[in-house]
This record gives sequence, C-alpha cells and structure tokens, in this order.
Amino acid sequence: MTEETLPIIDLKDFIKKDSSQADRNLVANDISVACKEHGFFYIKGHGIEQELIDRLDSLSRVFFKLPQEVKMELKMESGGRAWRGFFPLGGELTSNMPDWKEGLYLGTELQDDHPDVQKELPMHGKNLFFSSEQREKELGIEGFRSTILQYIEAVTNLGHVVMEAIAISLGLAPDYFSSKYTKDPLILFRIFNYPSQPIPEGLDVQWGVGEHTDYGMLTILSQDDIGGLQVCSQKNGQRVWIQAPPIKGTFVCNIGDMLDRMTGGLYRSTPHRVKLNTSGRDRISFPLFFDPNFCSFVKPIDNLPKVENQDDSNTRWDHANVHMFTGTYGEYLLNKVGKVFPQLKTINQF
Ligand SMILES: O=C(O)CCC(=O)C(=O)O
Ligand SMILES: [Fe+2]
Repeated sequence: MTEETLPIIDLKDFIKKDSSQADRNLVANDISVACKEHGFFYIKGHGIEQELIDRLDSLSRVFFKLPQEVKMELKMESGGRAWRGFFPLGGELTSNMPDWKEGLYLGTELQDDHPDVQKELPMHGKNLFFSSEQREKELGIEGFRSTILQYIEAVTNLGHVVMEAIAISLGLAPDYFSSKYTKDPLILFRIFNYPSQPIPEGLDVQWGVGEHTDYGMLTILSQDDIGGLQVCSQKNGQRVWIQAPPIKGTFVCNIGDMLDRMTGGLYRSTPHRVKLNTSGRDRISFPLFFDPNFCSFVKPIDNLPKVENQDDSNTRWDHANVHMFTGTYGEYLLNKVGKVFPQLKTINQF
C-alpha cells in the first residue's frame, strides 16, 4: 500500500451554465491525466444535493437492519431476468470467493409495457420494492422507493456529464458516447452493506469485495465515512495498491472494461477491492454503473494514440483480454454475471 492519493476533479466549471470551452477543456484535461494514470478519480462540484445522499444513506441503514426474512421478501431469485433484488451475506462471488457484503440490486425502473421489457431483454424491468408506501412506513423506511428512484435519476444525469467530459478528454466530440452508446444507457445500481460482523468459523472469506474490474463504461460510487476501498495502480510496471478513502461531498468514478476496450487500453479499467470491515460499524456504499446500451456493439475508437502492451490479460483478475472480445455489451455482461451469481444462470435463463 502506498501513500499515493487519487486525484480530485472539480466539475463546477464544467457544469456551470456560462462555462467557456476553455473551462471545459481544463476539466477534461484533468480527467485525461487521471484516466491514464489511475482509471480512478474523485469528483466534486457535481451538483448533487448532499441531502439526497444522506436520505438514501439513512433509509438504507434501516433497510439492512430489518429481519432477514423481511429483506428476503425482495430476494433476487424473485427478480426474474431484470436481475433485481436482495442478496444475503456471502451471496455474491467475486474472483470465485464469497464477498462479505449484502446488497440490494436495482436499476432504471421500466414498466412491463416498455419495449425492452416486452422484448424480454435481460437486466431490463421493474425493481423489487416493498408492496406499498404503507408497508414502507410500517417497516420504518417510508420514501425508500422514491428516494432510490430520485438518486438513480440524479446520478444517471451526472453520468451523462462525466461521459461528455471523458469524450472531450479523448479529443472527441462531446456527444461521442451519447450518440453511439448511452442515449439510452444501461443503468444498474446497487446498495451494499459491508457489516462489521465476525465471519463464521470455517468460511473462507477474505474481502468485502474481491479484486475485480467493473464491466461497463463508468462507475459512480458514493461511500459512507468508513473506508476500505483500494485501487490497484501501475507504477513502473509494478502493481501498487492505493487507498480510496471517503471524502465528504465527492463521488469516486472509475473506468470499466468497455471504455478500456474502446480506448485500446489508453484508459484502463483498474482493478479494485474492498477490505473486510472491522470498524465496528456497518459500511454502506452506492455504486451506480453507467454503461453502454445493452444491445450496442462496443468498438475501438479510431485514431487514438496506440498503447504498447494493450493485452493485460496475464495480470488481470479474470485473465480476460477485453480487446479480443467482439459482440454486444449485453453478451459481455451476461457472461460475467453468470460467474458471480452462478445460481441465477439457471433461474433466469440468462
Ligand atoms: O463498495 C465499494 O466501495 C466498491 C464496490 C465495487 O467495486 C463494485 O460494486 O463494483
Ligand atoms: Fe467495482
């Protein structure tokens, strides 16, 4: 572990109404440096109200404290092919090992008559929420559903802004990604709880989340004040782990496999992990995955600087070569999800 820190990028001058091209280029330039060096950066000045984040945080804490059988009313096995719902501690395998976390899987809320749901596209559909506001009230989580949907909408909008900055940082038109991939992005959102709870004897659990890269384009993460996220950077050809501690008022952003593929490895999808929580308090985090449309074919961007040693599969956690993959983002994602949730493969006919 080094003392090195991840860059903090202020989006204020990018977002403000009267921002000049020069203002926007300065921010994009910071993003370019951060993406090449780390594939990870914090953002501040993003315009999302702290009150919304705090409200989601408090409601989520009450949710995770509910009895297991109540949380299991939302169990992922009932989420069908939309891949939504609650999974209990140890229910997800990253790098073939159970993670010491529980979580609620969510995404863009699509009703049954939405064309993508009618087409039976996996990962598209309704979220699993409690049956009514009255029931939420009884459980002490009044407004959980509406707060989650409000948060997803706000952070999705932020995703569009960050992708615009990333496009400019690559010397592309600001709408490069939105016109090709994210006009209708695939948005998956998770609320995780990493309990500070001893691991039962005999269970081989090492991490809150094992080492992995994210599958899509951009992850935007809000985390509470506990910490534990670690990021693997390359320094002179060596892997070094850097802490990504909580910084109030910021989100942590990172590049996923699809942007690595599109940029020919210029912007790397950086491995990361979360250490076991031994703080004595629960750690809650909120990753939102802002990803290409499920049906889009993800192709390399023309005329970017060439990267030596583009193929990093020998050091990657999953030994995958993202540059060799051809197909839609949906195909890539389904293959990955089948590995971390093997039980869902049969249930949902993914
Ligand atoms: O909880 C965190 O801090 C990170 C979670 C993460 O890496 C993921 O869900 O992909
Ligand atoms: Fe991740």
